Amino acid sequence: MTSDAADRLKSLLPDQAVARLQSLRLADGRATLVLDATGLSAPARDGLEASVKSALEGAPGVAEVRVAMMADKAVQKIVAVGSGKGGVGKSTVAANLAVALSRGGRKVGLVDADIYGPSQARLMGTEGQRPVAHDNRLVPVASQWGVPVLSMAHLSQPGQAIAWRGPMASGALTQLLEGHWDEAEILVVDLPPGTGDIQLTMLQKFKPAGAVIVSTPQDLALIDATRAVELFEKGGVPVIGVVENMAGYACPHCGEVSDPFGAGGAEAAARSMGTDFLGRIPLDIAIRRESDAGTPTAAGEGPQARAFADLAGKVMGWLDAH
Ligand SMILES: Nc1ncnc2c1ncn2[C@@H]1O[C@H](COP(=O)(O)OP(=O)(O)OP(=O)(O)O)[C@@H](O)[C@H]1O
Repeated sequence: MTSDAADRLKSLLPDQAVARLQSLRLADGRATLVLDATGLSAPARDGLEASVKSALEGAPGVAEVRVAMMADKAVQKIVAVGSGKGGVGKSTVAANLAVALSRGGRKVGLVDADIYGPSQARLMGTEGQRPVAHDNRLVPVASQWGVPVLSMAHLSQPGQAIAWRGPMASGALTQLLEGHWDEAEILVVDLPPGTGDIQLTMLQKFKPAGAVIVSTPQDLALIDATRAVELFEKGGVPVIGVVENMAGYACPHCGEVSDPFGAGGAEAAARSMGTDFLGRIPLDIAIRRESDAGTPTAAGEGPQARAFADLAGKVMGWLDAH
């Protein structure tokens, strides 16, 4: 196509289309336009397309008009899942949050940054699978639950202890986070417990959109959770809220939840820290059994799956608003 022909067609377009024009080709009577649709609602896109078609259809030399809208490239949001201390169920919550977000219609990836004690391969039922590298970047391992995952457990031999030193650990974290995650709108990152090197690398290098802090109801765990909240806030990462895990005991026979450690501690602690309370997940033997079997509770039905769905709903609401 001569530039004259292009200019002639361009001069027929409405201003709004010219402003968004990426390319315009005319070949064999077919005009093909690519437009940048960033920020447009679906009706606005339809309106733009219709205005381009009506402007060019019937123009000399044009038998057909094709309009392609460039998909908006969604900004990927990282949700870090942290805890002040180990063993509070942070990995369990991270896996189930990822699955519940995916059931909520989001494209989700899961990174196991707990490189000292990786457990996501087991939780997601992807043990024994090895990620391949493409262009020097790791390709996430697909799981049955619609959430691809990358964990150091996929790269090391089962049972092999990994004695990472600081810089190596940060390098490993970087490899996992710089995998092929282009498809994921939300990347859930399961951090190691506490406030060490990995957490700092995560804050400085990958800037999570927000953090979810997992705590058990006991006072000591809540004091540690307060430290985790402070770490994120000092690092400029907003805390989405606190999840209380192993909150009360769900009777395996009748499902009734009782509160051997009292109730409401985490909610009160979250309030005193000025953060939101995201809900309670009871101590339920089924959660433990399903986690060990690699079938996340959030992928099933029942009250605990609904508890994870509620958590995911709050996280989605927060992400959409921020
Ligand atoms: N709500 C729950 N009900 C029953 N068991 C649970 C619950 N949450 C976690 N668990 C179990 O508690 C154990 C510790 O959970 P998990 O590994 O998720 O904790 P963590 O905080 O990630 O620990 P770590 O510090 O080792 O990374 C696991 O055996 C898990 O199955």
